[in-house]
Amino acid sequence: MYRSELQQLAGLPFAKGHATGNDFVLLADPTGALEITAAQVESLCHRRFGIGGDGLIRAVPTAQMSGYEQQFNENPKAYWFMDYRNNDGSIAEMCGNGVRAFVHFLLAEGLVNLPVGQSLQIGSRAGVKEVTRLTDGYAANLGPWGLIHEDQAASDSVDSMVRPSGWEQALPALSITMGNPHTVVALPDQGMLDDLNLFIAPEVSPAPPYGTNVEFVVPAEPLIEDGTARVKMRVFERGVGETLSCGTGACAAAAAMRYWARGTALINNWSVEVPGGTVGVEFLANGDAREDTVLSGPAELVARGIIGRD
Ligand SMILES: N[C@H](CCC[C@H](N)C(=O)O)C(=O)O
Repeated sequence: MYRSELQQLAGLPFAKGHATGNDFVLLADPTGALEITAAQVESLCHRRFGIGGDGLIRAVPTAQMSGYEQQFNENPKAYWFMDYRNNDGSIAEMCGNGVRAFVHFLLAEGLVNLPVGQSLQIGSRAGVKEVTRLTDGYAANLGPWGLIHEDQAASDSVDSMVRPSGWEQALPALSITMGNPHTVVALPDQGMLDDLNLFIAPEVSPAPPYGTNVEFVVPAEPLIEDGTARVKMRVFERGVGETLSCGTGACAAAAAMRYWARGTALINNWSVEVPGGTVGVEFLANGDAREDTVLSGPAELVARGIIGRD
């Protein structure tokens, strides 16, 4: 494995980029001709035998994205589609860091023109997202967060238990959707967060039918600064393992902390510190109960190359 998959893609240009250390192999597919298999993704993203990445992102016209053409018919501004894959080759509905790196890639490739302060729409498996170019990064409106088990809305707002590797005790968690599934555990202090062994997947019960990304979050000191709530997070990503950052995970962690504190004055601006940097999460009250969630932070390309040069 690996070598033959890479040879199948020989000659294909790629870029390598990241957003707060969540890194991706990025491919432009302007005619929608590329059929990237799970094995090819795994080979490209392999940290030793391939280029390396937490995931692979293919830029393809939404009109050519099989099964999602309707998204373009309904939103003709969403010309480009972010085809996101985890590094094990599995598909994820959304990638918050990825969509920011994706727009940066489209700009760098000259595939879009996006002056600072302007926004563009991107097709994705979780629907059309709007990304705004900032002076120092991008803000992606990922749409509304939601409780995966709506029946938990009124009760103790715990719907699963998470047992980190090496722990006897399981911890209460809340399942949040950002288009992709997340399970959030609040820990009391930084020491417990630092000591977590995330080389091995935490056990989640009941086992989520489509897997889940597990976030562990603690309040920063002080929790509130200039009207912004500050938390620190580590994540074990579905289909990847521990990553340095997870954008949808940061949104889910902030949403869970905000939900647990729902009896007090709701904070709309959050800062989430992850091992790879810090991202902003803002909740936009859009009139109904499910506020949109805007993820902001840097994104950059670090290299370009050609696959499979023997
Ligand atoms: N790193 C991504 C999330 C990928 C989620 C993926 N691991 C899944 O299976 O949902 C982010 O920045 O949102």
